[in-house]
Amino acid sequence: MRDPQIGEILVQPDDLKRKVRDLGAQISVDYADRDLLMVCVLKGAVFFLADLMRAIDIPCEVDFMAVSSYGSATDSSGVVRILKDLDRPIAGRDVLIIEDIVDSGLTLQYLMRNLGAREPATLEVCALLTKPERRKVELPTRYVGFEIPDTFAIGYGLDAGERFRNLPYVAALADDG
Ligand SMILES: O=P(O)(O)OC[C@H]1O[C@H](OP(=O)(O)OP(=O)(O)O)[C@H](O)[C@@H]1O
Ligand code: HPA
Ligand SMILES: [Mg+2]
Repeated sequence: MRDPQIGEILVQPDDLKRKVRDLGAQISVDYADRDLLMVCVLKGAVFFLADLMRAIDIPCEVDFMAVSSYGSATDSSGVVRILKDLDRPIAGRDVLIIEDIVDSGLTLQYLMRNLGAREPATLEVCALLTKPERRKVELPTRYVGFEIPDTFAIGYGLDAGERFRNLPYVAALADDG
């Protein structure tokens, strides 16, 4: 039986696969002859990154950064903390931030400022999901997979209290609202 906390499915596995393939193809064209470094924002974006990287057919590297603003809550605390920084400098590199979701935009705002100060050659964002109705700050997001409604989402990396990251689809958290 399906966990009662798993609500309506928002994005099916086949649609995730198709979108990841298309994004990978587009990034491969846009970053041909560049120095692509993907910065994956732990933990949620790991699942998206792992699939996306395998859909990219140009040389690329990855580094990881862990930030947290949600903890076990379903509302952003508004205070973003670095839990793990990048291993290597990014000056002069073509940095693409990989996010699972842009919700309030506060995490991304912090990352753009923090990474921008390290003088990369370019700094862009690829987010699988966006929740425009909840946005507190607007940020340029070059690649976006899907718009989802104003509901707390779980699955394909997204957690509620660290659970549900392993779902192969994106769903609404049933108890929300
Ligand atoms: O646009 P915002 O309102 O800032 O929300 C988006 C951020 O929140 C989530 O991370 P979280 O802090 O839950 O960490 P996690 O990826 O480890 O779950 C998500 O993965 C994004 O990084
Ligand atoms: O809808 C969401 N689900 C899981 N994590 C999140 N972090 C920001 N928004 C969300
Ligand atoms: Mg989370």
